[in-house]
Formats: sequence, C-alpha cells, structure tokens
Amino acid sequence: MLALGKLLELTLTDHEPAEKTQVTTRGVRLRWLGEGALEVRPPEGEDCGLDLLLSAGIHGNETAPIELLERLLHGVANGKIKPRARVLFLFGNPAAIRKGERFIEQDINRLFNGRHELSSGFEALRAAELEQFARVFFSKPERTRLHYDLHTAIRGSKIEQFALYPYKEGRRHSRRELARLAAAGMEAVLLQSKSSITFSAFTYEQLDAEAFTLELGKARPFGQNEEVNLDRLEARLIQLIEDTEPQTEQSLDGLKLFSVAREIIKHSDSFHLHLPADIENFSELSKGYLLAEDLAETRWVVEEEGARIIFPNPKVKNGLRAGILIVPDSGQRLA
Ligand SMILES: O=C(O)CCC(=O)N[C@@H](CCC(=O)O)C(=O)O
Ligand SMILES: [Zn+2]
Repeated sequence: MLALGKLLELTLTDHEPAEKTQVTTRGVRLRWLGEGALEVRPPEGEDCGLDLLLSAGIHGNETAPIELLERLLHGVANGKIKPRARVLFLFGNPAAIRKGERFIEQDINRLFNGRHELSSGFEALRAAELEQFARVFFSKPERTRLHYDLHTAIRGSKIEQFALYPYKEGRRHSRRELARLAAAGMEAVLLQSKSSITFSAFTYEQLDAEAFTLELGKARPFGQNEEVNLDRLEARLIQLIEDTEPQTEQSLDGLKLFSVAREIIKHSDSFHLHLPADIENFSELSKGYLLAEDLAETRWVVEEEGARIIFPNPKVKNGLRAGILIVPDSGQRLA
C-alpha cells in the first residue's frame, strides 16, 4: 500500500511524509496537504463531479469514525476502492487524537464560522486551518459539494445513529439528502433552526456544501468499536466515492425527524442540570419538568409537547450549549 494511505499512522506518530504526492497503479492521486489532511483525486477523465469531504476526530476520543476513514483510505491506497469523486480526508484534532481525549484546551467544534478569531491556542489555529482546507477543497465551481463530519456521542442513546443538519437563512433542507442518510443507516435527523459554530455548520453556511454531523454510537477507545455497526454507512460512502450509488428513492424509509425547540445554554458556574448522569440521548421529558437552573433565578422548564433531550452536558464552558431540547418534526418544510 502507498505510504500516504497510512494517514492515521502518520497522524498518530506526528510524522510528515517524505513524499507529499503519490499515484496508485490505477492513476489515483493522493496528496498530503498537512497534518491529518489528505486529498484524493480520481484519474483524469474519470471524475464524476462530486467533491466529498469526510472528517473525523474533531473530537479526539471519537475513534469509530476515525477507524472508518482509515479503512476507506486503505481501500483507496491499495486499489480496492476506485475513486471517481474528489475526496478530502481530514482528521480534525490530531493532538487530541494522540491523547485519546475530546479536546486539549478547548472544543474545536465550537470554534468555526469565525469563532477561532475571537480565541487563541492551537485548537483555534487548527479550526482556522480546517476551514482553509475545506475552503480550498470546495472552491471549484459547478461541482457537487458534500461534507460528512463523523462523530460519536459521550453517552448512550435511544437512537444510536443520527445526523444533525445545519441551518442557513433562506436555504431549505433537502429531502434527497435525507433519503441518502436513511440509506446509509441513519435512524433520525435533527433539523437545526439557527446558525451554529460547528464544522458542518461552516461548510453548509459558508461553502454551499450539503453538510451533516453524523453521530455514530458511543465514544470508545481505538480497537473497542465492535458494537458500532457502520456497515451501511461504509457501503454508502464507498458508493459515493466510486459513483456507484443506486438511484436514491425519495422515501425517507422510517427516518425520524426532529427540530430544535431550544438550546440550553450554560451561563455561569451556578448552572445545574436536573438530569441523571446516565440519561440517554433522545430521552423524553414531560411538560413542566424543571430541566435546569442557572444564576439570576434562570429556570429552564419543559414547555414543549413530545420534548426530548440530546447532548446534555453540564461540564461545558460557560456560554456554550449544555444540551438541546428537540421535538418531532413533520418534514413539511423540506425541499
Ligand atoms: O455526546 C455529546 O454530548 C456530544 C457529541 C458531539 O460531539 N456532538 C457534536 C454535534 C455537532 C453539531 O451540533 O452538529 C458536538 O457537540 O460537537
Ligand atoms: Zn464529537
């Protein structure tokens, strides 16, 4: 296999490859762009017009998606996968991946869409660099732009695999993309209703890509991900890369849709979340439930019918999201 196919090994050992560009026997070009960043270009004349950005390791302890990207890269480098799409593989936070931690100083996934400019430290620099890799990759006109940012969650979940679909004023969420996600094994999609500071929000809002955060089970260390079955996603990604995807039906195939009712923001150290530590994502909360309290007698009381909680986390920094209250969505506003 070509040395550049071992991007994860290079990243884990903090090595810069001697050769920055390599070409497979099939004429596929691999180009190392910087730490944890590799571009794959199909042979001349075989390009199907899709630019596919696949990122993982934005949180360093979320290893199942990193292992998935590594398998895809090995397949490309040893010729088993025959790319007809341009693909950019990104490992988001190499220092955190090496330590097996969500982040070192601050959460990179709260530093996009310009937030890194208001901050300092290497994670802010890395967020700026990731934005730049994505901006250059998605700069070619008249091509289809798709970004999947792959994650796993801190806690267990009543719905194991799901997607978060960013929001941009005036742009409607695509039914076709949702059908593709259902075919890739996603059981639910959360339709965002405001602009955000995550990586997928950046590529969606600023680079005109269709973009998603995919949540793929619970975070575990490398080599301990046998419980996470990513077969359907992996098969779909290979089809996208090889341009062999079957015509996607518009049927959403049992996909559950949710929208954001409210983001719970932690304003101070007095923030208190009234949920059991082991509560699962998508747990239902009844109307009238006192969800959280914060200083100045701020109270978060559930008012919505059918409300559920995802990503509850009272340990986030002040000013950041400590949970999302979601409600079922009828899908009526899809394009
Ligand atoms: O399990 C958790 O609490 C967080 C899992 C995770 O990292 N989720 C992403 C979602 C990004 C998005 O909102 O699109 C995150 O919180 O960064
Ligand atoms: Zn994550």
